[in-house]
Amino acid sequence: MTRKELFKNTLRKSVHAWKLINELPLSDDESLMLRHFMDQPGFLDLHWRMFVPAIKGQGTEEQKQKWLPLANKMQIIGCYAQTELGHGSNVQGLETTATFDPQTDQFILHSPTQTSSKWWPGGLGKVSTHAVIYARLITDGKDHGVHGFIVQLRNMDDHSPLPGITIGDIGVKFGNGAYNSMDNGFLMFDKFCIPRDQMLMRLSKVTREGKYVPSDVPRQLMYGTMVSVRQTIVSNASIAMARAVCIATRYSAVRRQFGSQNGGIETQVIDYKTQQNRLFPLLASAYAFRFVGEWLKWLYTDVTQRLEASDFATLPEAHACTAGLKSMTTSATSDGIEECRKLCGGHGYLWCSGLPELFAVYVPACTYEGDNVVLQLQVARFLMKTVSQLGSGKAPAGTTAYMGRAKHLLQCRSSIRKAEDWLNPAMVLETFEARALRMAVSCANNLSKFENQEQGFSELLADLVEAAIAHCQLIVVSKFIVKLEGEIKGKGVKNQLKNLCYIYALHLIHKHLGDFLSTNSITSEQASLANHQLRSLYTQVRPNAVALVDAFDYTDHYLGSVLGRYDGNVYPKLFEEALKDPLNDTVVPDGYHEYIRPLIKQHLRSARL
Ligand SMILES: CCCCC/C=C\C/C=C\C/C=C\CCC(=O)SCCNC(=O)CCNC(=O)[C@H](O)C(C)(C)COP(=O)(O)OP(=O)(O)OC[C@H]1O[C@@H](n2cnc3c(N)ncnc32)[C@H](O)[C@@H]1OP(=O)(O)O
Ligand SMILES: Cc1cc2nc3c(=O)[nH]c(=O)nc-3n(C[C@H](O)[C@H](O)[C@H](O)COP(=O)(O)OP(=O)(O)OC[C@H]3O[C@@H](n4cnc5c(N)ncnc54)[C@H](O)[C@@H]3O)c2cc1C
Repeated sequence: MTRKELFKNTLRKSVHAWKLINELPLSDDESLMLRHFMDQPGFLDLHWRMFVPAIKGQGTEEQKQKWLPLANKMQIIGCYAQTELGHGSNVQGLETTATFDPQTDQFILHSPTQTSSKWWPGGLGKVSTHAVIYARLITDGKDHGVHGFIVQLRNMDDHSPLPGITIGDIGVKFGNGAYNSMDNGFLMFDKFCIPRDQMLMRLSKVTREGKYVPSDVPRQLMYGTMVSVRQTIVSNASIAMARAVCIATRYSAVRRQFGSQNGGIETQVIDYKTQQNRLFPLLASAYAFRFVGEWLKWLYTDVTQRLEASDFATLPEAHACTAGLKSMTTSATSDGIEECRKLCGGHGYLWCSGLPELFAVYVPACTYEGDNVVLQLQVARFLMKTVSQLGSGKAPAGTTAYMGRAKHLLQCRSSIRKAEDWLNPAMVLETFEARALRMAVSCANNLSKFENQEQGFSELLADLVEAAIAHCQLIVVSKFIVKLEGEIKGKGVKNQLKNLCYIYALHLIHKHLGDFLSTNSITSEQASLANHQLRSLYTQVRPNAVALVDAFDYTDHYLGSVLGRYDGNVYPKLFEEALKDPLNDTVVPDGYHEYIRPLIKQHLRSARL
């Protein structure tokens, strides 16, 4: 499809989905499933996942009563317009202004520079009638920092932009279809006025007289919508990883290369240990991210309930966990999808393998909702704070509780003696805890050598990110282990999940061996025992690998991959797909008479001479 066709088709699908949600009707969970199967980014994502939650989280009761019924019936369509051309990560650096005019009781929204143009918001370019706009609040000449405002953008009769608003789509993005179904947009305000009551005023207010009244709740609650979306992105990482792994696993069982004895059949590529060493850790990651996603959902629900009761104690941890796990799982999934493409050899590069499109549509997850490095630095700040409070009498809680055992973890030596010891959950956990703590403490020690903490922090950024990743990997491993300790339905399933859990953990040790050795969390002998155990786990997973991806229950239609077909009938279908290509509509291609013929005829003439 052309961009225009793709966009229009996505509108058609979105509106049909909305019709089904209402007619059937579907529950909230079922509606999310419908989005999952629609399988295309579109304006509904931003409306439901960001616009509505931003009003719910930052609006007063009156504002919610006014705007939510309209949004819930989709009588208005909204988006989340925070990022600008000049600033995305640095939210405090946004330039759009919202200046209160006491004369008219209005805010005047203005884009003072080119870099202050809103740039990127999904659904903004062509669809949204409204947006939650983030702008610097100015009253009486004083800048109070960034706040949220509900702003109507387009005329409700003919969809034209309101006077004072310049709006459009930012252009084609990475990939062929992929994220191009979405109208990511730009927006400029030219002294555009909105009534005072359209500032989202749950967190702070501006009175009729123009007085700014901050509330006593943390200003970070303004970032709550991002926390909520980051949490869902972790579960989505599992879905995308599982999809790529399903394709690569099924195809690896179909594909044969080398190893034929006496004219017999060749070896299935899935039987090569190199293939297993690349594929099975990704299979394990798909399960691991699913379980940590379930846990994160619980954590998010818990913190939301606490916030409602004005208990803000767990907010920093919820922020660190959502930011860190969003970052870690999306980076691993993007890399994993690309690895799955390579695992499928040349055919993985064909569009009909389903992998190029999956990669193109998935990879912006490393950037949206917070650049992955920027987010790990938030985790690092949280860790440094926690380390600095060790010994103060305040026991670390939640995911940093292990730091409370700092004395032991800083000096303990791993008691792994034989390969099977690597199947002991306590030993594995302690190894990850020791590595994470030692890396965090080492960063804290290095930081303390700087007179200026901020300067030290910027000097040590790379180490800090690695310490943050180590902490996040510990969380994923520990939540997988907790899952195994709980009730798991299905005969034999627990053993399979155990294998995957240890593959996940031991492969991380292998991949980050430098961390584990340099922190003395394990010795090189213990590392080679881990590798030995890993190979044995691969052998155990091998007979069940296809069943473990079939368990994701993806239909062929959803997978959209000739290589990942359930029936394994790959080769005839590759031909079928190739013959569908418009280039094969004619035997002699368009352009032959224009370019090829004159070229070769000229060559023949000169050859005769
Ligand atoms: C199958 C279906 C698939 C569907 C897809 C699923 C979902 C997708 C749906 C929608 C997504 C699509 C598009 C994405 C939309 C977007 O991208 S919206 C824009 C997102 N933008 C960002 O994420 C920007 C990233 N930047 C930030 O978050 C912050 O600016 C920052 C980097 C965190 C820094 O903020 P700043 O105010 O400067 O904070 P500072 O570093 O000074 O910290 C102050 C304290 O505040 C704490 N903190 C920061 N953020 C939060 C938070 N979110 N919650 C709680 N607390 C927070 C921070 O830790 C500091 O605490 P101290 O105790 O003072 O240290
Ligand atoms: C597909 C897509 C959809 C989007 N949808 C929306 C939307 O609906 N609404 C919305 O408001 N926004 C949206 N965005 C914008 C998105 O949230 C931002 O692009 C994102 O937060 C990253 O910000 P940035 O572009 O400013 O990156 P930058 O911050 O400019 O990053 C550039 C580089 O600088 C590095 N960097 C930046 N700061 C630091 C630092 N402090 N320390 C070390 N390194 C640093 C980063 O790691 C990165 O490598 C979307 C983006 C994409 C790609």
